[in-house]
Amino acid sequence: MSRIVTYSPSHTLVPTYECFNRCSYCNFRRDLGTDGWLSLDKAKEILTALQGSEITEILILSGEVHPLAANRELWFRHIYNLAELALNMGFYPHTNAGILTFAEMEKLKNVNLSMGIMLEQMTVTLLNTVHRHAPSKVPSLRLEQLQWAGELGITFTTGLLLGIGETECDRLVTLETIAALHQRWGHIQEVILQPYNPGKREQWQNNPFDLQKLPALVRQAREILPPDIVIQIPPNLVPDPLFLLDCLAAGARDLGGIGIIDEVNPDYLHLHPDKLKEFLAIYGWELKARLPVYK
Ligand SMILES: O=c1nc2n(C[C@H](O)[C@H](O)[C@H](O)CO)c3cc(O)ccc3cc-2c(=O)[nH]1
Ligand SMILES: C[C@H]1O[C@@H](n2cnc3c(N)ncnc32)[C@H](O)[C@@H]1O
Ligand code: MET
Ligand code: SF4
Repeated sequence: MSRIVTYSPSHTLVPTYECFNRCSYCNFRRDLGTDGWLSLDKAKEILTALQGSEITEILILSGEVHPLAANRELWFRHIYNLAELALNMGFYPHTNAGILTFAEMEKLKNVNLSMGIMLEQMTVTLLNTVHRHAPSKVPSLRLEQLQWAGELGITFTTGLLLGIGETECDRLVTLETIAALHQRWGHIQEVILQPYNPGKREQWQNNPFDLQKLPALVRQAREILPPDIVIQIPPNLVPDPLFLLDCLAAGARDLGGIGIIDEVNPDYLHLHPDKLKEFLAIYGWELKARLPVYK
């Protein structure tokens, strides 16, 4: 019998690429005032074209507006409206819009199946390097988001960004932090182990995370995280399929949202799920579609 690995057939809507943070590894962000917002009409057009396709999840992934900026409320309302539109058109929205207030999170919960934010890494040392100009990446703030999601009972995705200047020990601390949160609230459904990959637009232009290290990290994560948390690996960021197989052997069981374009890493294309399915089947893995919540 073959073992099962899942993915979510998804399409990403980007409310805005404009972001007040400047994470130096980011290929997604645009400067404030240079890009504008996705209109509801345009979103409706995109979603209409997706109706009847295999896509079930709409990932709403956004650049961020400063919490005290005059247009913060408009920005939030726009994200809410996009999620509500997707839901009303028969899709399952999953929003990751960075740091939200408790009240914003509580509202968004009504129009999302699940939500998420990457913890990235818990170490504060990154505030002097890649996160120097990214107030949203203060570890205690992100931790608080995960705590609020727990209090609100929101099914949640989080994860580690790997290879941004953290040590091996930092990675374990971040995993232990997630494990502790889940022990308290039981709301973390998946943890993404996301290898940093350089792209064309970013400032940083560093070396990619050493993929040789990924299977061992998956194994450590499997030991640290409670058994009901699924480990997710984005297959387009693991270009050598043999490493992907090693990650599955080490305990990863999900390949995340797969769509036409990975908005975060547009330079790294996804294989078509059918192709991925064929490849994995050769090695005894059955690739199965899932929804943004597993159950
Ligand atoms: O295609 C992507 N999906 C990303 N997803 C979506 C993920 O792959 C799954 O589709 C959802 O978590 C639903 O299970 C994220 C979700 C989060 O909550 C937080 C971060 C990410 C990051 C990515 C990403 O970089 N690319
Ligand atoms: C949405 C998530 O995408 C991740 N992210 C941002 N930039 C990159 C990159 N160059 N490579 C891989 N992941 C990245 C961060 O972890 C963010 O939280
Ligand atoms: N800005 C959000 C974050 O970093 C989500 C999109 S990142 C490309 O958490
Ligand atoms: S990673 Fe997210 S928070 Fe950082 S600059 Fe990019 S869009 Fe903004």
